[in-house]
Amino acid sequence: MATTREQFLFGNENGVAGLGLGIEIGEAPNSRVYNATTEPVSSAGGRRNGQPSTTTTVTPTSAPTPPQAGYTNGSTASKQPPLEPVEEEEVHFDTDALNNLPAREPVDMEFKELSLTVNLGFKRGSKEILHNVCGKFPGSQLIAIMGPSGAGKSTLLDALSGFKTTGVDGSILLNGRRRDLPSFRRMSCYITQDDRLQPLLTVNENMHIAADLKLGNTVSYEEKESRIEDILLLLGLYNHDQTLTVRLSGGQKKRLSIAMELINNPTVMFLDEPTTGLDSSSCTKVLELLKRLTSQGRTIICTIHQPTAKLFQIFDQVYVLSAGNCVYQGSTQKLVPFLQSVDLPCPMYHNPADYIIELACGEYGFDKIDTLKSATENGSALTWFDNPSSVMRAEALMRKFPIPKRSKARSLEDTSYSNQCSVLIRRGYIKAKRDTTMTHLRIGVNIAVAALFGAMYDHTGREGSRVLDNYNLLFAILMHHSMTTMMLTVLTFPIELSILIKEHFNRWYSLKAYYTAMTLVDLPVSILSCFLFTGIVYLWSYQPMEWVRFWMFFVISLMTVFVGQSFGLMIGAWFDVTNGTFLAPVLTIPMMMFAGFGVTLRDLPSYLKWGSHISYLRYGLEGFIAAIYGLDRGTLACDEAPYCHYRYPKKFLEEITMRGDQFWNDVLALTLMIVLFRLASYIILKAKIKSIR
Ligand SMILES: Nc1ncnc2c1ncn2[C@@H]1O[C@H](COP(=O)(O)OP(=O)(O)OP(=O)(O)O)[C@@H](O)[C@H]1O
Repeated sequence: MATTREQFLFGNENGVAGLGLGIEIGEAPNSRVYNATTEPVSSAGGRRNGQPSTTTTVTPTSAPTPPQAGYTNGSTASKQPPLEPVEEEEVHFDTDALNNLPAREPVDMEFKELSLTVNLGFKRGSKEILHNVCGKFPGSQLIAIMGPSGAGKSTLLDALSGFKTTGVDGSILLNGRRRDLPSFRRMSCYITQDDRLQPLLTVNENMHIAADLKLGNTVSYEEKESRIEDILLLLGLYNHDQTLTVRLSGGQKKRLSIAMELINNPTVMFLDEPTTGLDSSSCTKVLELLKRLTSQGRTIICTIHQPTAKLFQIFDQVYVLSAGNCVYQGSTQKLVPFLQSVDLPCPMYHNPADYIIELACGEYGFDKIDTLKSATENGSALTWFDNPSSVMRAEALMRKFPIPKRSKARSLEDTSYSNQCSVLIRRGYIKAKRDTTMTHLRIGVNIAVAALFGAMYDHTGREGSRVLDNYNLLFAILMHHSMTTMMLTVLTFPIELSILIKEHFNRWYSLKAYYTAMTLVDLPVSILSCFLFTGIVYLWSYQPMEWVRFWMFFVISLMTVFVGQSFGLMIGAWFDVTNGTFLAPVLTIPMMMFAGFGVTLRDLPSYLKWGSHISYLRYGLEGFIAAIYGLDRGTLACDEAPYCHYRYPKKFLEEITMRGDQFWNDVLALTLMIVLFRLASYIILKAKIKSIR
């Protein structure tokens, strides 16, 4: 009965952490090695038939449920994603599946005198966030970076993972040698705090896309499928493989993020606050899972705000920061003795993790922070490691590990540009099929607005007395095409951007491949919705029934759609949603004024004439006029009024100072604008990704 607090928190006197999980991770007797030529020796078959794992005694010990009815291995076509939200349920982690993941050679990570300075902007100078911190993260360990809010945890994680390179000073060593960032990125991954997942894809689809992007065609379909199954079984997601990601619970999303990165089996995994937003049971499950993954040589480094005693004991090692300085580095078990040694004993019945954070916050005086910092030598003391004498120094590590081979590949991604494009296009089409805003609503709105315009401007296209009404209609169509696509892009692209930043950093694909795929994926929906709109409005408003004019009209409409979209992309890549939604319409207003709609081009003041040359709406309007009133159109009908002022289209063209023969110039100008805006968006996107890092 008389259990000491230390025993309660950290296990029995033999030093065995009392995780209370009842989990034994067995040795992999015949680990399967993944490569393109190896036929996987699956031990998962029995499990998939509901046999309990031999090495897992997770409580509750419910055997995994067999695959859902209708499941056909690897087939996605016949599976319908369930519509009900998924409740977090008891998770079965199949630890046998872990044996099928190839083990990794552990990597020892060390950093010395690491500082990180950020630029605060023009005339505001800079700010140092990390102050010459040192540390050592041995391989095969689950390491927590802890500290109060604003202590620099995420910043340290960013610097160590290579996500941030600007303003980083000091050295980062891997197995005793200076880190080669491209090589390191090939063996590591970064899982962000917010789950940046594709919400409209099922778990299975997300996994397949990740596998195709990361493994490409060099790994057979069967092997990818088998690897996905093993990972899903290991992470307790197998029974949810047909669930849309948007319907997963927080813990399941977190596990899916981890699952997708495990596909290419990284050696070092960085996770930013993996437990944030999860209930205590989900937190425990995620950390238990991470702990299990370290057993095969992986080093897992996570930031964590303030873990409960139960969560704290799951970690092997902890690194505590206070205002950019290290105040403790060592094993979780030795935190209490460490505090005792610096005369800051942890009060009775107090969680040591809470206590060190309170100390790091300065709740017991700022002098205590200095005491802790000097006791740990800002992270360079190894005294409080589990077995300090066995911790290998850089020189010993260099002797032990040969110089790592440098990859000759120029690109960081593991697969070709064409593979990345085709997989991203496939993903884009799945999303487009299910996306209510980008696809269904967009098509619906185009049909509804076209019908509304048609009803409002019935017969205006053929009637001489209603030429001005028709002119208004043409302008309204232009505004519709440019604004709907522009605002849609401004509103939706920033969400895509956050996913892009994560996936691009984790080397799933290059920016060029993403950009190409994104451009191509949207084409069918853009063309279809524009065609439906044009067909309805053109016929209903009785525009001239000549094929050539119809196609001219459609081409200008489509080009306006593309210009609006490209302009929206540029704004969306540059600004956040709030600023973007303000700027996009505001910048469109001058374009409207310069289009020659309110003020004819002739009446524009000479010093403002340049404006009409940069207004895409001017080229759109001129193109529409050429399609409807150009090509020497004959006399208009005059059935609705006794006098038709614009019975002769030439007269109208003179009035609005448009010649009606500028169609190809307008097409050229619009094409140039599409290219320019697209190029600018790409450059802004590239610069933005670089500036974040
Ligand atoms: N780009 C930046 N410009 C200015 N200050 C920054 C920048 N990035 C981080 N900081 C500051 O550096 C400090 C550390 O930030 P960081 O996000 O690493 O803290 P954290 O320990 O992860 O906090 P939290 O637990 O709240 O996420 C904070 O004070 C933050 O405001």
